[in-house]
Amino acid sequence: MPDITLTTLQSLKLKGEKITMLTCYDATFAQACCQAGVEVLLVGDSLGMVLQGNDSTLPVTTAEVAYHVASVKRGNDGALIIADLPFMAYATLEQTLSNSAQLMQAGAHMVKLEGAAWLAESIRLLAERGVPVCAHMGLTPQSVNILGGYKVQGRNEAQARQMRADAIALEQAGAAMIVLECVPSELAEEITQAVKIPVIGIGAGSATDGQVLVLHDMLGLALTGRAPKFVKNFMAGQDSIQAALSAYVTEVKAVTFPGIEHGFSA
Ligand SMILES: Nc1nc(=O)c2c([nH]1)NC[C@@H]1CN(c3ccc(C(=O)N[C@@H](CCC(=O)O)C(=O)O)cc3)CN21
Ligand SMILES: CC(C)C(=O)C(=O)O
Ligand SMILES: [Mg+2]
Repeated sequence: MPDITLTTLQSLKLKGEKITMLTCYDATFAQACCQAGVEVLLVGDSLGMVLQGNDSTLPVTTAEVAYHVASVKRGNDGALIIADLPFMAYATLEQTLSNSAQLMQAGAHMVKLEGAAWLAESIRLLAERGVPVCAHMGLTPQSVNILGGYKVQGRNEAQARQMRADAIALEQAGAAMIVLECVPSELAEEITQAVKIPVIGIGAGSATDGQVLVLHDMLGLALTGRAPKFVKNFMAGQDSIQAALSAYVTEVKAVTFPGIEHGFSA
């Protein structure tokens, strides 16, 4: 696979071809994802839940994310690697810069941080210093204690208007990508059309420029009883993990995943 860059993803958005992204935490799965044609590997702080067994992403440290980035990098074959800045790792501008440096030097091509318009200064600072930034909006799991649970965001018009304005503000600040988590499909479509940068959705309907899922979820592995509504088990009907990963790529590219049943309405 030729190296995927932000330019590649930008041209996929322009062409209307969907972008495929999965979380990934180690070299073996990085190799398997690349073989299936997954374009973006996210070393997510969801590792705190699916690898460490915590009940939120809050205990994860930058050093832990960096360890997994280095592992993914060794198995990578051309995918763009994004690393999550964990909880409180971008609370101040100094922390933002030093923790982003740690992740980029471990092998990430881009960092992701959760928030809204307040991130503008951090994003501008990082972009000026050569660090591409993905802004994670909507349901931001690091704020679960403020949000009162993992709930759909942007369901009323005031919230929706704010989210549209925030997305445009972050694009103007220099964000190169947006992840939209658990927002009504109509709102996700509006935001996708309002910005020129790629918008990747999870629980955000099929109109975004691409999709992301947690690897363990799409392989049908669930620690807790009920998986979120937006998860599809791609192991169903497949006889190998490699086939499940390929099915995910095929369905995202064909826009047969996500279906209406995987999305939320206002
Ligand atoms: N394994 C895993 N998968 C994920 O998608 C994920 C993580 N971990 N850890 C970090 C966050 C937490 N996430 C979650 C967890 C639960 C729901 C959930 O149950 N949502 C309800 C929506 C309820 C509503 O209508 O407001 C759902 O029915 O899906 C959503 C996102 C997404 N992220
Ligand atoms: C669910 C995705 C977007 C994420 O941030 C993670 O896996 O940590
Ligand atoms: Mg995350």
